[in-house]
Formats: sequence, structure tokens, C-alpha cells
Amino acid sequence: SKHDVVLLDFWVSPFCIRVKMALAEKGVAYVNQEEDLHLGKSRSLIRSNPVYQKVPVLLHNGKPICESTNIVYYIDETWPSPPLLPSCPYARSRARFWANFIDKKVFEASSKIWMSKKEEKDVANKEFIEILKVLEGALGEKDYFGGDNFGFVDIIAISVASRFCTYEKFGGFKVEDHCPKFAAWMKRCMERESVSKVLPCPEDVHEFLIMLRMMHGIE
Ligand SMILES: N[C@@H](CCC(=O)N[C@@H](CSO)C(=O)NCC(=O)O)C(=O)O
Repeated sequence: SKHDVVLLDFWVSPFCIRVKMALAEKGVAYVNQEEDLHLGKSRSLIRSNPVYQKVPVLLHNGKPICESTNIVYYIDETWPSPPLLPSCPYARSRARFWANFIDKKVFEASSKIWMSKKEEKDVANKEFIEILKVLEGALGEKDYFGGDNFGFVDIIAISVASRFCTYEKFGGFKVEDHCPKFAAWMKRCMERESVSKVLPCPEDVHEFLIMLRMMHGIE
């Protein structure tokens, strides 16, 4: 039943969005347990992810799975159809390579854009676009990172890309001007129900990031 699957969530987190997209792709019903990271983490979060105390955590029959990319991988193995990853080990290793790249490079560079002060913005933008071009190279002429079908790397990437309109506002650039194929891929993914129905609305995300900037003392 749906109570066998619980997601410890934070509405604006791209990492939690990944898990919601994977569960939606699989048609798995779950209980969404919203955490309030500012007012205080729940006991179940602290108990189920004692090492990082971060969301998302997936509780499957009470067993905690932590780290978003790891959770998506687990979901794909536990509910195999439709597959998010290919069966060939080499293709799977390439998918994990790009998921890692996105977490290490894309997410970090994109955070710099809205966390940077005015004078640092141009450097942050340039660095971000360069990294996006590498990702666009991996996409090539394919519709999705996995080829013809939406899959694992697409989920990992689109969860961050859904914030790009906010980064464009802060950064003063348009992704489509620098990476047209990547921009077309974003639009393609946003048309999928499993993506569009779990994304928070851009305006709410924008408000939230403005509030975060103020909390970090960035004017
Ligand atoms: N590598 C992890 C990152 C999760 C994360 O940063 N979660 C944040 C909310 S989203 O920004 C979080 O739980 N922060 C609470 C804290 O840092 O105390 C993953 O992929 O799941």
C-alpha cells in the first residue's frame, strides 16, 4: 500500500524533486512527509538519515534510502518498469558518470549564480554556461540523455534545470542563447506529466531563493 513508501521531502529541493519524478514515472503511490528544515527536523529524518540529516529520504517498508541519485537508482531496481536505466553495464556506468557530473558541477555552479554578489556575477555566469555546454555535448542530437526515452540522467538533470528561469533572472542571461539544444531538451522534459506535476511553481522558487539570499546577507 502507499504507506509502504514514504518520502521525507522539502518542497523546493531539486534533490527531492528527483525522487518524486522517479516515483511518478513508476506510478508508485507514496506518503509525502514535508520537513521544515528551518524550524526543525523531524525525529524520523534525524533517525533515518543520521549521517547527513538531509532530505530526501525514502522510507520503503520502514527501511531508509538516502541520497537522491541513490534513491532514484533504488526505485529503478525495485519497480523495474518502465526502466529508467538501460540493462547494459557500460551504459549504466555512463549514466552514473553524468549524474555525478550534474551533482558536482552543474548544481554547484548554478548555486553560485544566485549566491554571487553583483561584481562576481559575470564570472559565475561564464562558468555556469561552460559547464552547461559540456552537458549539452553529452546530450548531442538525442531527444533525451538516455537516447529516445526519458530516463535516469534526464531526471537528475531536469530537477536542477527547473530552477534555471530563476538563475536567468539573477544572472541576466538566457540558457537558450548559449545552449539551444539543452534549452529544447528542458522544454521537452517539462511537457512530461511526471516532470510538470512535481515541479514547484517558478514564482514560489524565485521568492524562496530571494529569501535565502537575504538570509545569507546577499543584497
Ligand atoms: N546530496 C544530497 C543533497 C540533499 C540536500 O542538500 N538536501 C537539503 C535540502 S535541498 O537543498 C537538506 O536537507 N538540507 C538540510 C541541511 O543541510 O541541514 C542528495 O542528493 O540527496
